[in-house]
Amino acid sequence: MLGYSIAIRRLQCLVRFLVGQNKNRLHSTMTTVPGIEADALNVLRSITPTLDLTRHKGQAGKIAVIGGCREYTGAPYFSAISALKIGADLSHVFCTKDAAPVIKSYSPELIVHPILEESYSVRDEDKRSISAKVLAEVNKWMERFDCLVVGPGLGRDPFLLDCVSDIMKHARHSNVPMVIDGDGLFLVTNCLDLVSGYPLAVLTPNVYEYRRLVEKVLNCEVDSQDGTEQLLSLAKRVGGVTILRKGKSDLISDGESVKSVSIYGSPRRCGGQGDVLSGSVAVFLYWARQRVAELEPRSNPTMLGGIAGSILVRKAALLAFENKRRSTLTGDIIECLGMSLEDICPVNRHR
Ligand SMILES: NC(=O)C1=CN([C@@H]2O[C@H](COP(=O)(O)OP(=O)(O)OC[C@H]3O[C@@H](n4cnc5c(N)ncnc54)[C@H](O)[C@@H]3O)[C@@H](O)[C@H]2O)[C@@H](O)CC1
Ligand SMILES: Nc1ncnc2c1ncn2[C@@H]1O[C@H](COP(=O)(O)OP(=O)(O)OP(=O)(O)O)[C@@H](O)[C@H]1O
Ligand SMILES: [Mg+2]
Repeated sequence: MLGYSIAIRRLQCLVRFLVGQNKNRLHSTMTTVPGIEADALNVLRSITPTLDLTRHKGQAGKIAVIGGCREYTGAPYFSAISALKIGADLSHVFCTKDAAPVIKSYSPELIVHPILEESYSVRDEDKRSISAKVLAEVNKWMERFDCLVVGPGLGRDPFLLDCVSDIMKHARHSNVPMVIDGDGLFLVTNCLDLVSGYPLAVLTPNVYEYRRLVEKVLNCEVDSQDGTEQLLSLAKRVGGVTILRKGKSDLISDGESVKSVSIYGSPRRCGGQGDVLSGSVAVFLYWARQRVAELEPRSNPTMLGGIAGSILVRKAALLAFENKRRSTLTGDIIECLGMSLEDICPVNRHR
């Protein structure tokens, strides 16, 4: 009886797998944007490092997420754990004191620094010294990081955002790449100088964040007809930062070119998927920077990182959806990151 039910379950799995394969094919042929569709699978393969026994801890990437406050503890966790699941060696989170024990309790894999402060816990006369202390704490680590992710679950407290502005200025001074998402985009939209002209910045706006950026920078409404031209102008106007506009197709531009990633994807729009993307882009951006000198033709590593992060998260979302359907949640997508990467780029067999 037991053997019979195991056989039935295996058969069901096989059928689901075959249907899934077929759907993957459908997704990859039906929805591509002609002309600007990125060769995303090959981009991902070309920048993903091989695994071998000569490498030591840290070489595959050290990522830091600046985010996590009283309201939001899920977002920084999703971003930081995604970086690890893709292949980074170390993932840090710099968050408020309230958020830290919660984030630590989700995972022992993350290194959590409870250093940020919100206005409610700081007296006016202490603000200057506390912000200097926050900056000093992050700076102790700054040189070690290969990429920062600024914004997942950061909140919008004015004192906290002032401290984060200082952190961003120092990251920029140290040439540390930054992926900016969520409340980080709220900060940057109100203070464009933080990223303007910094080629190592990647902004990852969703539909509302993109609208706010367009209104602020281009002083007009989002062009629903020719999205690519407008994205190109936006990235150019912000001084050549890379912008990954999330949507039915992801569009990525550094002001010089626009690429789209349309294949894969899932119809579930549960919260947190953008956080997964931010952690993923951070890792791929670092990997792209390491490989870029060997690649022909030479490409902008922030574009390559955006394209690779986009396709991987879309594939993981599709895989999770095939299994969980309407109940698909962000945690399910994170569980599919490793398998999706292995499907596209099997360990040590991709070059
Ligand atoms: N589990 C978690 O802790 C999560 C926290 N998140 C964090 O939550 C913070 C806020 O990000 P959100 O994306 O939720 O931002 P918002 O609070 O701006 O948007 C929340 C939702 O409100 C609606 N909305 C926003 N602007 C609108 C407009 N102009 N017109 C109509 N509807 C509008 C949209 O449905 C939007 O998805 C960020 O720090 C983000 O990282 C999210 O990443 C989701 C998951
Ligand atoms: N209509 C869509 N069809 C397919 N995939 C989509 C669609 N919209 C967004 N995505 C994908 O979902 C992921 C997250 O994008 P989304 O716009 O949901 O981010 P977000 O709103 O910032 O999420 P979060 O809840 O984490 O803040 C991206 O990888 C993007 O490619
Ligand atoms: Mg978001």
